[in-house]
Amino acid sequence: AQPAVPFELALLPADVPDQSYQFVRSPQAQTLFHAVPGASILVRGRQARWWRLTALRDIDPGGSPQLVMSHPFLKRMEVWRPGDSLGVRRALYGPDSDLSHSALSHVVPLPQGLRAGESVYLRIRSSSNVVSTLSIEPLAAVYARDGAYNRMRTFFLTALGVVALLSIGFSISLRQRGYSYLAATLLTQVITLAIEGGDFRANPWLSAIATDRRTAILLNTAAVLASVRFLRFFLDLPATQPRVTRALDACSAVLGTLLVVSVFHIWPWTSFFGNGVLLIVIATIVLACVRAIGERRPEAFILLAAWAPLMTVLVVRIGGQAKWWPNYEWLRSAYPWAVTFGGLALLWGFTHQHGAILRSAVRQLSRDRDSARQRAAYDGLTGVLARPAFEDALATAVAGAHASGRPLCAAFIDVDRFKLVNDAYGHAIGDEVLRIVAKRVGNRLRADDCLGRYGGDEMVLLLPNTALVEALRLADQLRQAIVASPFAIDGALIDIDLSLGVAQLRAGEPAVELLKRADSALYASKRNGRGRVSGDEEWTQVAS
Ligand SMILES: Nc1nc2c(ncn2[C@@H]2O[C@H](COP(=O)(O)OP(=O)(O)OP(=O)(O)O)[C@@H](O)[C@H]2O)c(=O)[nH]1
Repeated sequence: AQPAVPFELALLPADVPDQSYQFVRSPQAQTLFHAVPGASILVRGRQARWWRLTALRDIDPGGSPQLVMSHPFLKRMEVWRPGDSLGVRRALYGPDSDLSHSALSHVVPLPQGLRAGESVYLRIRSSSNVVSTLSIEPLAAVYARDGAYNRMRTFFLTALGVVALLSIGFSISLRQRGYSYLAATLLTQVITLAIEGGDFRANPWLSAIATDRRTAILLNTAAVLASVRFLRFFLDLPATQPRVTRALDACSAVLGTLLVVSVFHIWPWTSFFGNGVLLIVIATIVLACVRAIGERRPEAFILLAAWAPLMTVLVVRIGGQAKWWPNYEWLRSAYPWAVTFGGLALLWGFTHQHGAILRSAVRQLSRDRDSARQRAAYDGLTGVLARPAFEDALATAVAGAHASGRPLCAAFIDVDRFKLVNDAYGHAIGDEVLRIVAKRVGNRLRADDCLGRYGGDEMVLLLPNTALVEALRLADQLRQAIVASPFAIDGALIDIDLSLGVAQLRAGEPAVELLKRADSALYASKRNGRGRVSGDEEWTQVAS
């Protein structure tokens, strides 16, 4: 059976003084190389190291074999074949950058393939502690993987960009600055992913920024600071968990100082120290979320679920850097997944939460609107229809009567000499008189009749399906109900009488005309001595 990895790796110790091609190739150097199991490369320290790759079987030149090194960010690779005058150099950024492949790996062609036992030498320099894997693959396989990788990156960057833009939108439209911290968190991640994805390599100025150690520290620190600010806002921590807030604020102050200092100087312990603070921040965030979940706050659950994968990846990465466990290779691909998952989960959470808030606000609004309508429709003093609502009812009744040809009458009702009641007993008693008139009249109406207050002591009555003669009779009954017994209010007995004016709708007549004629009839009642009902024709007057 063929070995899974068709080559054997060996590493030359770092303290070999001579780094020339001639030396590494010499029999003396060959004895110094020590075998390394598997195909993984981890370069510790910042010096370049020579690796020897020896084919265990013939690697056929057909299919254009390529030597591939994964995770190329911050790693320079030179591949030298004995016999060549110069090695082939690869780096993600800078003059050795190879633009014919994605930033997924460094790729060097092996045009003649390799014969069993033949060696190539790799000089690798790295300022990253992420493990790389070596493989030899046909060119087509390299391109296929590049394509898949680019599609995935497009998904990550688009998703994060969209969530960041939506967060900015939330921040502006809801006037809640907290969401802009989330946008800042996601944008720093987008920039980090773009840098690691080699997106800035075509521009020398951006390349310089991308490969500067300070950039990574600044971006990572800014992301942590922004996400802490977001958490503080999203869980309303200052109000709900003041001690946790103080702890997070202290961590933020330390990280902020580190961020500013890093612009000028980076000590070897800078990232170690920063990672320590980050671990405290993560522990505090988990604590804050768990406590808030205990208080049945769904937003805390959303936040914890969204950030759990990212926090796990960060802890594993920090542990790897601190050598608590190996620097797992899956970390690099897990990171963009975790960030994107976090962004999308929070977006879903917001939509869910704002949807719930929006739905309850809409329900409240429609309740308010209904009760406002209710209040506006009825007169506050008498409880009968207020004038606008009465006019609506009148318009409907007039249209209905015109359409059906059924009779419709309107009657104006006015309390006689009401001013004297007010003057003699006071305004409050006057109010009570109006209430009693409305009540006594209202009690005698039929289901379809409709009573409204038109203003002052004047009310108006709609009598559908009623012809004038019948309406006059009804109006007189109403008047009789008022005059039958004096109003007993606060120990006083007050005699009240009404004047009424009735009119019947004529064919095609608009509502205003009907009211005008009913009003003239009322005026006739007043003119003829009050305490009576008049129709809008002379002959329809009903004397008291
Ligand atoms: N208590 C009370 N008085 C009101 C209210 N609205 C109007 N008024 C009074 O009602 C009186 C209306 O008087 P008018 O209808 O002009 O005259 P009147 O005294 O009723 O005499 P006639 O209508 O000619 O029989 C005025 O004195 C108003 O101040 C109210 O809501 N409450």
